[in-house]
Amino acid sequence: MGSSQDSNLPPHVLIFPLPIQGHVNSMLRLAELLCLSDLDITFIVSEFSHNRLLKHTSVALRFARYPGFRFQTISDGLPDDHPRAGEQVMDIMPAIKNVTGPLFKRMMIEKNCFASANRRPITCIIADGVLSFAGDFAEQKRIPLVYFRTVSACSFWACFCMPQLIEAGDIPVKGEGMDLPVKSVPGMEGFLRRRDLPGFCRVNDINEPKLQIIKNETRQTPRAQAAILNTFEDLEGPILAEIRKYMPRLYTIGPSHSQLTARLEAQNTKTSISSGSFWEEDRSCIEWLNSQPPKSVIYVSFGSITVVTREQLLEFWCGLVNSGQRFLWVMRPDSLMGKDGESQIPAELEKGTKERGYMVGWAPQEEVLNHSAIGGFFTHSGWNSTLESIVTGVPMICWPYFADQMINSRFVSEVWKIGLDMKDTCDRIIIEKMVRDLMDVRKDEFSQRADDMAKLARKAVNEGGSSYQNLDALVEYIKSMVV
Ligand SMILES: O=c1ccn([C@@H]2O[C@H](COP(=O)(O)OP(=O)(O)O[C@H]3O[C@H](CO)[C@@H](O)[C@H](O)[C@H]3O)[C@@H](O)[C@H]2O)c(=O)[nH]1
Ligand SMILES: C[C@H]1CC[C@@H]2C(C(=O)O)=CO[C@@H](O)[C@@H]21
Repeated sequence: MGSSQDSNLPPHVLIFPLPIQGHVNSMLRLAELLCLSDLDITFIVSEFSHNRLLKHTSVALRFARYPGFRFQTISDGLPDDHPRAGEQVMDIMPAIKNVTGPLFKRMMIEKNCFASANRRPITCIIADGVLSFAGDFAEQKRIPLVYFRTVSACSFWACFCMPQLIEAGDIPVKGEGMDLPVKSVPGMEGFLRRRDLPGFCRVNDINEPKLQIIKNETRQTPRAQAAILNTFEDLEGPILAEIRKYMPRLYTIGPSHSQLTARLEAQNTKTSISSGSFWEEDRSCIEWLNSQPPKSVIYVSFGSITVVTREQLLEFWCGLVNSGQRFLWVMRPDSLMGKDGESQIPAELEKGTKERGYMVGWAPQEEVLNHSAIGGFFTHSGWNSTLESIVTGVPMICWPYFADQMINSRFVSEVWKIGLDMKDTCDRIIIEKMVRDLMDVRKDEFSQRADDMAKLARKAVNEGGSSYQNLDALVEYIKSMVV
């Protein structure tokens, strides 16, 4: 057995995501990609998230083939029965700073930065870009620091420009003026409106915590030695060029799920999709899809945080049924606000759903989007969902709920032109029309552009592509930082 001083031991990377679904599965993929390069990984995750992963995925089996991988759990600072959904998800930000931050510091000191007989002490911290306390610790202990912000480059960049947005009076975003053009985010002057700014800008007062927290977390990113984004050059090139003026060492490695699949296939490793789901995947929907015609089904899913009111649910339902299109709808068990006072579901909705629809509580989404029966995606524009849709060439209708989703949906509709943006409305007539447009009337134009973008995404993650090369360069950089 070697000693932790053994110069033959690989670098030891600590990966620390914000412990919510969209961040954990994104950073688990990064962890697996680094494991493929034989780096040692300690992955810190909240007890809550770890329990969900163990319960609903084969994560233990997935990582058992990488002897250098370890999980380390920590509290996320929230009580077990906290919903961690809807707007309340923002509670995790102060909780993690005030509770998890000090616990993390103590844990690192007590465990000698996870050194053991055959593992170096941590040689590099890759922290979620919104966990500045991990950056504080890295600086104090002189451990190299890399930030991974799991959202789009466009959202990161808009958040980075928050001081200029405040200065220009574009924030606070409220009431009238939502359609005014925004000129203070370089690279987005031609198409950005106030309503497209990340949801954190929707405050009454610039001192509101959600705005201040995101502004401060984002502005401290350049203190890291490097940054990682789950995007690709052909998708967000002009915005990446703006970011690189502040953070020249910026590695774009996305779409990371697709890069992971490509690398596992290249190694001839048997790949089932690497799920990081916090809910039980209902695979019966794949059987249902198997019996539907090609590109005939619109997949409807709003991710892991969105909650809807009963009125909104009814609007979606009526719009979908009245569109006459087939649909597969994910309705998470915790996604309906205020379950009391069950209202009667109109009989024609039940009938339309039985004829053309299928509902599940949680789907194997990557597999669903890859299915030949899927022709469109009605999405909340979470960044993982957006990338998963792009890779499979599936056009989108965007109904953003909060955060980065507001700007992602604008890029989908106005920049990449691979879908429609339905932000800030929830009306059955609009839903019906947009579903018909996407799936039928304007199907060919959206499909063509989505196919073109899918080709670029796949090129990026395959050997020789920009994201493929950037991941290799990141691994080399991590190796070069070992002292
Ligand atoms: O039935 C489902 C629904 C979703 N997913 C997966 O869950 C993930 C959802 O991620 P994302 O689309 O990014 O949405 P959120 O869960 O809402 O993610 C949070 O984290 C993202 C990454 O930072 C942000 O972009 C979002 O705005 C934020 O809400 C994706 O990988 C999906 O494939 C499933 O496997 N089955
Ligand atoms: C709960 C939110 C706080 C920050 C995260 C985020 C980001 O910009 O990094 C966007 O939405 C959510 O994923 C997170």
